[in-house]
Amino acid sequence: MIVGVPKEIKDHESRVGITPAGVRALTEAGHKVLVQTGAGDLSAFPDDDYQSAGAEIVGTAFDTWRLADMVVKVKEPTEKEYGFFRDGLTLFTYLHLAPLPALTDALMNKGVTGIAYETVRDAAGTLPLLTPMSEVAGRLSVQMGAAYLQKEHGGRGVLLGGVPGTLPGSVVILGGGIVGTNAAKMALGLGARVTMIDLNLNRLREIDDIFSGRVLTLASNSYNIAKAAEEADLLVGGVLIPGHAAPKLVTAAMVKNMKKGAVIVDVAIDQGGCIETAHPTTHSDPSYVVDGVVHYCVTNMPAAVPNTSTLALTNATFPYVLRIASQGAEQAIRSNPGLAEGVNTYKQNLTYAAVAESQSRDWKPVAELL
Ligand SMILES: NC(=O)C1=CN([C@@H]2O[C@H](COP(=O)(O)OP(=O)(O)OC[C@H]3O[C@@H](n4cnc5c(N)ncnc54)[C@H](O)[C@@H]3O)[C@@H](O)[C@H]2O)C=CC1
Ligand SMILES: CC(=O)C(=O)O
Repeated sequence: MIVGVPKEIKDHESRVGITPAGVRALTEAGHKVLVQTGAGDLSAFPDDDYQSAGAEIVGTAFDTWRLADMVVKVKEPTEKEYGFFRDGLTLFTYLHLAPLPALTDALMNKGVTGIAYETVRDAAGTLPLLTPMSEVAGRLSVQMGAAYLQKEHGGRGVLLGGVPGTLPGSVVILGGGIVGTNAAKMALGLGARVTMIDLNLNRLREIDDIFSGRVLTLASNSYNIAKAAEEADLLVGGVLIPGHAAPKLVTAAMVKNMKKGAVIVDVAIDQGGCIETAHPTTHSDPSYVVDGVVHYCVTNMPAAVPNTSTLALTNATFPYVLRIASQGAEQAIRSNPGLAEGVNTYKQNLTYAAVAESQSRDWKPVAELL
């Protein structure tokens, strides 16, 4: 198979879909890998390393996409990339289609097999290709939140750990999954007071055990969320209903009641965001203020630390890349139900129920189309 690795073009997206180690494994297995020049530069993987590992370096995105049977990326394609879609192409990347109907149309109209990292499941039912970036974004959420709480960034001037004789800052985390747990680790490490809110009581029991009671847990309902938001110095949004648009748990009225200079980091913004006042921002222009509350809603947070993020992401994605390259997309999908869960578009059909529900469209399971 010919595998293409384009340079990412989303704002400040500095990760890359395959590392030189992946290129070596693919070429040893008899595949050809085309890497767009400079694709790995910002993750500290120069063209020379790809070339030594057996890749062919190509000059343009057009040639990388045109010649490839499968394109392996990191972020959902931007409009500039829609023109590269063609019938039969396999695209393996984050897609986050629920809030992106135009991308959904473009993939369907061109008959692209769109396999979304964020909906692939493993045998345990977890989301193995979302987990590593949620670990990174969860940890970064507190790092970013702490910085935005500083006065010069518009925050209320609270040090999350406090000092003796002052109260530490209050961090409220919505969603006790991977983002939430990693945010809690960082916030506790800084000495903050941490409250976690989740709908899943068993998850809250686990959180209570994991953190030996140092994280306060609350059942998710609008009363508890409103009270916790009022108290928060930093509010982290990390809820997910896989494939769906995120539920708007924090309303504009709740934001209005938050402390002036408090900070919201809505990590779930890639699925549309779980805060009503949140809209997607970029690393170039990451924050804005609503009712005195600073909002940070960057849709590709892990791109801030591309060396760590590319390695963590590709550790998880590469075994699937090799499998798809070796078996062909259709056989790989047929033989691996967890990978089949990742297929969001196939042969001009939408094949993921949650995306279809979020966009009020029809869908068909990929198993019926293979
Ligand atoms: N902005 C960015 O750069 C990044 C964003 N993300 C996003 O972060 C979000 C969270 O991801 P993960 O932590 O991996 O998901 P996860 O599935 O591990 O955790 C989500 C948690 O939300 C909880 N939840 C669902 N509905 C809820 C409700 N109504 N109230 C309270 N809790 C609720 C679930 O029970 C679960 O514990 C996803 O949208 C993911 O795509 C992840 C990485 C990077
Ligand atoms: C998961 C995601 O949206 C990211 O890593 O950018």
